[in-house]
Amino acid sequence: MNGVERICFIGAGSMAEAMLAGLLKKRRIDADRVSVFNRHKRERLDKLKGTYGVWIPENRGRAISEADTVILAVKPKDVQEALMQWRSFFHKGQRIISVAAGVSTDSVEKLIPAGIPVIRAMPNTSCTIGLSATALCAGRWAKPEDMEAARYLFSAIGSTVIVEEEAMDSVTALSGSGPAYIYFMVEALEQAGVEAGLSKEISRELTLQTLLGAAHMLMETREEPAELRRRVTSPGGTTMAGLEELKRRQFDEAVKSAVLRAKSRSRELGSLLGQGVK
Ligand SMILES: NC(=O)C1=CN([C@@H]2O[C@H](COP(=O)(O)OP(=O)(O)OC[C@H]3O[C@@H](n4cnc5c(N)ncnc54)[C@H](OP(=O)(O)O)[C@@H]3O)[C@@H](O)[C@H]2O)C=CC1
Ligand SMILES: O=C(O)[C@@H]1CCC=N1
Repeated sequence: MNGVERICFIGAGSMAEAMLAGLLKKRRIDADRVSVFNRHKRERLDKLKGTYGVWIPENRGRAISEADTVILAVKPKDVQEALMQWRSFFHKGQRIISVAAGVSTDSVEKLIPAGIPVIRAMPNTSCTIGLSATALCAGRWAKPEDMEAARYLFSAIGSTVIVEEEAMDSVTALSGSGPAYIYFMVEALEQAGVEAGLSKEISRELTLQTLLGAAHMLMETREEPAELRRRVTSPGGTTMAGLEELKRRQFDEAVKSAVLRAKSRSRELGSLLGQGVK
């Protein structure tokens, strides 16, 4: 018994779709047991219903109260409004999983009736294909079985780790936002290949396979990235020349700054909750 029989998504954006696509693909739940709604965009709901067969409830309050697991997938700035709007339908027999960046379990708990288990989760969009890296942390009312239920769901769509809440802003900056950093790197590599004289198609194919191969090397050998890098880098060779250029332009510093800035933005998003600031 995993305790997940009915899921209600509040929010129908890219994260909700990525999660429900992954959960349905892995058959963790049947589509007719998943309800999804948003604020305004009816055509978006029709599209999700057409693609996945999920239930678009007419009575949203009922969909919330009938769910054992409510996934809050609205933007951080909309969390307060959404919780105030739907709070009367929440009850202690269910759990709320919030994926909102920067929003603490404490902030969520303060906006809903006392005693309802809250879990904060930070997946990433790779959950669409079952390859998210998700971190979970428990709010004050979340029991071990609630964490088990959350793990049951998120383990279907990638790997899971349980962390203390104070780590969640760092997690958000690293693995929540992380796919975008990698895609940016891929864009840059692809473009560089074109500027070096390759066709766009060949450049993309070589870039993607290089990324895939490097990721598998890291995962399968579990060797240090620095050691794997060393093996590519022949003394006086091409890689050394390329890496010197990346170092000269402080590539590692740029990556560090990106993660630290994203972390502080996660904190800002949490602290702006309820202040009407976007
Ligand atoms: N995108 C990502 O990679 C990741 C995102 N997250 C988090 O996931 C959350 C959602 O992000 P994302 O999917 O990108 O955002 P989107 O803007 O794509 O989706 C937000 C959804 O919330 C709905 N919504 C807003 N207010 C309400 C309300 N009061 N009641 C019901 N639905 C409401 C919107 O409806 P409508 O369109 O009708 O206004 C929309 O469907 C964010 O908090 C983000 O921090 C976490 C990890 C990764
Ligand atoms: O950019 C954002 O705020 C969200 C959270 C992590 C990934 N996307």
